[in-house]
Amino acid sequence: MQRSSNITSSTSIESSRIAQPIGTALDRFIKNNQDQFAFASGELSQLLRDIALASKVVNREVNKAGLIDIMGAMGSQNTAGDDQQKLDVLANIRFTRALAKGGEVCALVSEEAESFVDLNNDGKYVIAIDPLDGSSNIDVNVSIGTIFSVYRRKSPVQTPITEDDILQCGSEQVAAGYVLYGSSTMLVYTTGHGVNGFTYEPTLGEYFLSHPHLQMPEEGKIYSVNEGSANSFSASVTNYLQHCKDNKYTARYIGSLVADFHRNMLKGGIYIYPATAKDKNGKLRLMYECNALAFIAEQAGGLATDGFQRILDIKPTELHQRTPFFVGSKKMVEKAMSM
Ligand SMILES: O=P(O)(O)OC[C@H]1O[C@](O)(COP(=O)(O)O)[C@@H](O)[C@@H]1O
Ligand SMILES: [Mg+2]
Ligand SMILES: [Mg+2]
Repeated sequence: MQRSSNITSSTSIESSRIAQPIGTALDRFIKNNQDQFAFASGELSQLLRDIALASKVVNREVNKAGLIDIMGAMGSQNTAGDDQQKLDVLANIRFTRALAKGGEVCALVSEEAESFVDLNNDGKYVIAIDPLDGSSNIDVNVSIGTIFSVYRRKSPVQTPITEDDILQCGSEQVAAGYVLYGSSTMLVYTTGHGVNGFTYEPTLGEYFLSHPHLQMPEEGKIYSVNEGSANSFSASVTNYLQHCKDNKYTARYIGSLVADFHRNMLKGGIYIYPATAKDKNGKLRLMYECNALAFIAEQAGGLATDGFQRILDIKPTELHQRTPFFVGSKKMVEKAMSM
């Protein structure tokens, strides 16, 4: 990585116009901040509510995964060649159904579907989603998640979906977020006006504001990388990891991208999934894993690159394309870039 770290986050962070007290219900928060949406006609608000609703159903399944027959593999593979877990498929059905019923989404790009799915022809939004992130951790009761990106369609409603509607740069996201099914369940999202986190209260069946205006510490001491493939890391990634060890940073790797990202956002840290001999472009998918987390990272004061350029500037050419991913605290990503 010869290029110096001249990557900056170009978004001016304008936090939610109306400061909302901790404990504000998600519905009220969305309503009170609706005017910050570019097209404040309630559709994006409804879409966010539809995602929240589907996540509550998935959360219920996740919480009792050991008791009901949703553990284990489905016996099928997704486009990436990964063995689909039953919960991957179930989560995909739940989100697809909720977004189809909601009526706001015209097309859905999902990790679990080879091509995009047409939903509502008069929908104005396109969604890219990783319905269940961290599949290898489902059966071992470790935190898993859901990741989503929201784009505005380019073609007029009631006309066929075009490639331009689907293959949009991450910088064109109008909203992005993730759900973390962990010791508690959280929904974290941005609409370009800062990042807010909501914790799910299962007895009331509602999300409440628990982490307003999330800011990622500029510097941290945690690095997250699967060193199992370290033999095929580039010299610069290897040098950066040595820098982390020389400085006695803490290695933390859950193996669920959402969970590793969330921890690093709260505590300060860097997550790296570089190119390896096995995965020349890394493992993670640009459209439904990296773009959403890159938007959130930048909105929280962090950075996200592929080692050379800002993730949000990458123009996708394929639905399931992969990219190396360096995301986290600003100074740590800059350091990794400068190696
Ligand atoms: O096992 P590896 O190679 O470290 O990969 C772990 C990474 O793969 C993922 O599980 C990929 O996501 P999916 O589970 O949605 O396919 C990430 O959550 C995680 O960070
Ligand atoms: Mg994933
Ligand atoms: Mg997944």
